[in-house]
Amino acid sequence: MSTTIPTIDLSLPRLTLVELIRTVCLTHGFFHIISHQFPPLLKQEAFEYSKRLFALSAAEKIRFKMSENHYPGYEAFQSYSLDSTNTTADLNEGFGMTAVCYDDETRWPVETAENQLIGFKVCCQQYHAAMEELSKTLAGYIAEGLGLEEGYFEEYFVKPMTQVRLIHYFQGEEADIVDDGKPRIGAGLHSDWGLFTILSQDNVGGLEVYDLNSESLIPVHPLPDALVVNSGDLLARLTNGVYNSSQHRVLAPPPGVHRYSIPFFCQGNPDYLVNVLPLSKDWNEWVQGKSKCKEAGSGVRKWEPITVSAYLLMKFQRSKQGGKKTAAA
Ligand SMILES: O=C(O)CCC(=O)C(=O)O
Ligand SMILES: [Fe+2]
Repeated sequence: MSTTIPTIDLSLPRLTLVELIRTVCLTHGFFHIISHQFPPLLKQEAFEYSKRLFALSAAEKIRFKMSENHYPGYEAFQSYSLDSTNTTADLNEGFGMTAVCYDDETRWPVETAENQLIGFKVCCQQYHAAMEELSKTLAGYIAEGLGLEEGYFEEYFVKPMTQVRLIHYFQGEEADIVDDGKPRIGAGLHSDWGLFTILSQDNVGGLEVYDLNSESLIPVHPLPDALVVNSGDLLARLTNGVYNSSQHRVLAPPPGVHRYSIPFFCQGNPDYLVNVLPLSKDWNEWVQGKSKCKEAGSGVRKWEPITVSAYLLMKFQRSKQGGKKTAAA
């Protein structure tokens, strides 16, 4: 039984990588990647800006609060719960942005020497662009693992709706912390909506993923220089549920400790039709007996085709009904 997620070295031979990635997609779809192309200094810089951004006073942060649930903008502490069954809101605050929001002058913090945010927006834009490049590389491995051409997802990446979110987890003001013996939740149990997510996390820990083999939550221990990748709902839909859309959550750090993370959500072209892929006979044979999904190879369709934008809108509306207000997961 695995006690944590696998680490996949992207410098391994391509065929090995493709095989490793597709195998992990059948169980929980979570893996670390190392030897990736993402610049380490850019990651470090983004975390430094994120700390300075969240260190601003509440009154300053509210000035660039997101409007009408549209990124870019600040999402206040405890403004939603990713698990609609939770009675308390998630213990985090965030700042979200989409691939198309950099021309928008509003809802970005004013960058001054005093708040040490000069260069913040440029850093976010570079981070976003570098993640988008990496996500195309990963999509190529995933496509090949499905028996398709490396460039199969090219259309998905035309004007994609990718998102980056800076997140700051903490328990809140000391006076507000109640110890009822229950785990404090930084982000409630959920799956992400896109093809997959690429996450940078600091060294605090708290991320957990539901593993289908052991039927339990397993920790995603921080690994320096690694990025965490997890499969999302659209990948599950494209494979008729054979690839798992990972359920995961974040435990809040202990009182007085602060955790920072930066997920990149690989949400594609709004008009891209999400339908069961033309999967080869070889692939269908390969999954037989390996997948936990009863529809695997049976030809029984689990979901009707839907465009990326319609799917995201549906999830967003449902999440609002359930009390979850973010477009992120
Ligand atoms: O912060 C993390 O480690 C994960 C965040 C997450 O799952 C999300 O925002 O969808
Ligand atoms: Fe998530």
